[in-house]
Amino acid sequence: MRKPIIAGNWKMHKTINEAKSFVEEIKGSIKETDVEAVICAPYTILKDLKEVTKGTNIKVGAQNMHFEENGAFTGEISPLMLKDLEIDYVIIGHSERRQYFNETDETVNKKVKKALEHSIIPIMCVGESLEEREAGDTKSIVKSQVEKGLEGINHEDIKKIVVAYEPIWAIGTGKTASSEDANEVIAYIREVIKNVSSEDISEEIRIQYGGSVKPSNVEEIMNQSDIDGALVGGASLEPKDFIELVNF
Ligand SMILES: O=C[C@H](O)COP(=O)(O)O
Repeated sequence: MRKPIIAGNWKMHKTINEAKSFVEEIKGSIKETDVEAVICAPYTILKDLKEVTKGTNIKVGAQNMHFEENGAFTGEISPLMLKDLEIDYVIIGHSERRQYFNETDETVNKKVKKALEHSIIPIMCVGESLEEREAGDTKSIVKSQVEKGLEGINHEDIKKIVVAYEPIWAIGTGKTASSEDANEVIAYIREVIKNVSSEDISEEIRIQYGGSVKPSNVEEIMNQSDIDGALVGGASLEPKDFIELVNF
């Protein structure tokens, strides 16, 4: 049985005080369920978020990290630094990082390996652009991203990873892939994972959908057979919405 995981990606939003009041507001309202709730926040907030979420079932994630442990990489944050703060998750290869910060499948692969080495769970993002979808290339794009992202990772480690399928055209646009469409691509991703590892691992690994998920559509999305969670941008910024998402 795969444990559902609802992760908020705050992107470049919120100050420390805003993050603290957010947690204050949601903490009593997250049901004690089997759903894992995660907030992926900017680096500057992580330490405080860890403190204010202590004793709750809310986990904390970063939105990126470098694949080296230290070195001359001005402006970067290493896995050791995230480990210092006992960060649970890290988003790797979000489409915004691929698009604006030259993230490639190769750097994604290095980062996923490094996160696993330091026991930080990577949320590895894949997904096609609108042009790629319209050209009928969705499956070949996600296949290649998944295969390259997982290259050289042993099977036992693969099952710890969370994969997030985020069609780029659905991010922040209000357009959601239909839940059936999203489920079909996610079932296909499971098939790709089976081919690079084993059937058991592909059944165990958790795969999220991301792209304009909100309280009004989360239940339908989560009811799909192969979708185990959601990676939520905009709607994760409002305490009321976040509570509804996690208590779907
Ligand atoms: O990481 C989250 C995704 O980019 C989705 O963002 P969104 O929910 O604002 O569409």
